[in-house]
Amino acid sequence: MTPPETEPGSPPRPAPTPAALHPAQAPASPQPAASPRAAQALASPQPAQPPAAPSPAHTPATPSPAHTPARQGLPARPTAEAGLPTRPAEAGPGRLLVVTAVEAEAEAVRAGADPLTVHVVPVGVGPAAAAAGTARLLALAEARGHPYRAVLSAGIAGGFPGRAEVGATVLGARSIAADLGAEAPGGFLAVEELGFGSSVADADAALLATLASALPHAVVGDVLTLATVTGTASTAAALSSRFPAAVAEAMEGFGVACAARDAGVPFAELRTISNPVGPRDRAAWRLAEAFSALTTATAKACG
Ligand SMILES: O=C(O)c1cccc(C(=O)CC[C@H]2O[C@@H](n3cnc4c(=O)[nH]cnc43)[C@H](O)[C@@H]2O)c1
Repeated sequence: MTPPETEPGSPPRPAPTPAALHPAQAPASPQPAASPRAAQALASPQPAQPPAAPSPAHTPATPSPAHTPARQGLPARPTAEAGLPTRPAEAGPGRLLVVTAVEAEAEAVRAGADPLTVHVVPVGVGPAAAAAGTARLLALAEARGHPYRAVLSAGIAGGFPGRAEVGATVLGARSIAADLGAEAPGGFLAVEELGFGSSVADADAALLATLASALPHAVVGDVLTLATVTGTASTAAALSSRFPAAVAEAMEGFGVACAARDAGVPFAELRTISNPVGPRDRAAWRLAEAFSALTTATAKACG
């Protein structure tokens, strides 16, 4: 992740074409967002290695912090521990980590992904759960000597009508914390305007290029991260106006990106559209269609 080249609401950059994005045709000088690990991010991993000595998280007799009284009253940690390597085939170095919010999304990704090269873990809904869960997984993998080669925030999302329709696949050029800032009488002030850092996480350029090449029909644009699902026409219109390059909104991407940035791991976001961004109509969400598209997209990108 790099500092934003443009303001959060800047107009769309031209969508990269698959040919322009193919790694073999990438410019000799990578964009700043590209990292050394990115070129191999979706390539075949190195041979699997035996797992390191079991950690407390693997040893029921030694409770992990997740089981201490401090967590009483909190929801159960989704499956972060279940996501740790437990057998040699799962312990190979350099796998791709795919982080979802809920198990249903993880199942859809697993149905299309190669389990030897891709590790799929649901870490909870919202940017805080996403950041905490991803940071923990990345740190544990690095401590065991098997860091992930890249991390992908994946799942379903709301699509901005006219930009990404229900059933579409979306790749995030940037993941933007759209509600990180302050309300003011004159409108929303992003953290950039408050002098508190950045609300924008660029996708790793090489990783995005590889994904776009594998998914030529995907819509490439900004994906907003919000702690609250948009549920009125007025909020949808305000977001659409503030973020003309936004194609979708979800709840985790920016959190996953922050964890990836701190770990020095390439990041990207992949979403399939289950519903339009607009007045709340939960019954109209096309979950089956979005999960099916998620399986198809993962199979093409990392199957
Ligand atoms: O029914 C609800 O209002 C609701 C509230 C929070 C989460 C959900 C989920 O189904 C969790 C899955 C996941 O879906 C993403 N998502 C899907 N559509 C949208 C949207 O229009 N705006 C924001 N996020 C969306 C999000 O990443 C959730 O974690 C349901």
